[in-house]
Amino acid sequence: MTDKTLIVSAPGKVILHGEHAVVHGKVALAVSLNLRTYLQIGLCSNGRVQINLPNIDTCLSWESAALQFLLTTIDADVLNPKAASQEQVDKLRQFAGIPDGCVDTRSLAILCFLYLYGAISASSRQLPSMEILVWSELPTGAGLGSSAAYSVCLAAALLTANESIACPVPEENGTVRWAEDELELINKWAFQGEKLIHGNPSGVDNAVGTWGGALKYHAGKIMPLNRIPTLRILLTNTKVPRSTKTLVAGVKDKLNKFPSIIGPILNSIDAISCECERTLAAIVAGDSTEESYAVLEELIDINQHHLNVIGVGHSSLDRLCQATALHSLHSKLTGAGGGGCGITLLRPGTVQRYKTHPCMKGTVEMKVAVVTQELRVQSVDCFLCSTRHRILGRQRGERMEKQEKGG
Ligand SMILES: Nc1ncnc2c1ncn2[C@@H]1O[C@H](COP(=O)(O)OP(=O)(O)O)[C@@H](O)[C@H]1O
Ligand SMILES: C[C@@](O)(CCOP(=O)(O)O)CC(=O)O
Ligand SMILES: [Mg+2]
Repeated sequence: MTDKTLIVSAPGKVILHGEHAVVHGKVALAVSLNLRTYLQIGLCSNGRVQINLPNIDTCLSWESAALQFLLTTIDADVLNPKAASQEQVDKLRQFAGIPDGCVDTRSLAILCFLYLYGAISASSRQLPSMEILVWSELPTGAGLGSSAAYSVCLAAALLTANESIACPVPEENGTVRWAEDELELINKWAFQGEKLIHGNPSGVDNAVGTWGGALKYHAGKIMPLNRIPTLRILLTNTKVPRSTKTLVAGVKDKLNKFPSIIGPILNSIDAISCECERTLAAIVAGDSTEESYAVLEELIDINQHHLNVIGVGHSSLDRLCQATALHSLHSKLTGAGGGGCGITLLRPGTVQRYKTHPCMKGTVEMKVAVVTQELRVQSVDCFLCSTRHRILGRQRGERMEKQEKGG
């Protein structure tokens, strides 16, 4: 891509069920969001490498010569992505001046970039001079997969820059997408990036970031979810900061400490994901929608309790659950928890359902408006999403995409 500027983008995600359990080999169901991360990459000839990350107030620039150590430190094969070894991470940390155990936003973003840049360049034994700009519509560290969207964009841009993946197929709407085997390579490198940010990711987030749409993820297997109705979801960002890496490590510690107590809870979360998948398919098949929605709501409640038990709840999320329960709405955390975002399922509009709430009689929209207003008093952000129009991918614009500019 000499003399060209390339813009790539990848979507965030919402996990319906299975967060944390998926790290331990259980099933998760996830859908892509129409909030995206964008990356612009330009190759240059000034002998420098610059990365500008305005969302996290970070802009760093190095002489390419100063980065030569990457080629001696990382001997990766671009077609066979592998994880950074502890020794490599230590060298990257030392170079970037990141103390051991530091999991702040900038440190993780820079480690991820340095490893992907070094590893993807290692096969060609050349460190290209480039300027990278990454910006995102996703809140950082809020459970919507911003780390995966960042890793997917970096992997796609760096692989394209060193011509490890070929020119993608143009589509009618002006965007272009990579071939399936190239998406697989992007996904594998993005997974290595996620490892640096999450420590021990399941791979579900980078899979959604790469392919978009709704999917079932189980032990590394990615299965598209075709039988899923249009779900309306209220997304609430509690704005309480947290780190996925710390929360994932906390669950692992609990599981190691109490295997016979935490293990069955993870099995139960697995069963919830499977039951949810069956119920979604029943709604698509037109089977007793009212009953099916009642099942979906109960599954949300049970899972939220489980997530509290495994230690990833937060009082801000409890407040969300309580505030929405007052209106017979059901909420759970999404993503790593500990703050971040929660989801509230909204039933399709039926006036009948609100007869039990005299003050709430009326349309769903009224009820949602009231709930949203009440939640906003708690200084949270609320967004209305739908699995067809705003979460679900499979529309071309929702998938990992690329636009070439210039030359
Ligand atoms: N736009 C961005 N610019 C730079 N780094 C980002 C960006 N988005 C995400 N990241 C990286 O991802 C990390 C957040 O990941 P994580 O804790 O997994 O939360 P989530 O994936 O839920 O947003 C940040 O600390 C940062 O290192
Ligand atoms: C907790 C987990 O299941 C999801 C984390 O998502 P997020 O980083 O909070 O968006 C971890 C993982 O699957 O890698
Ligand atoms: Mg993440």
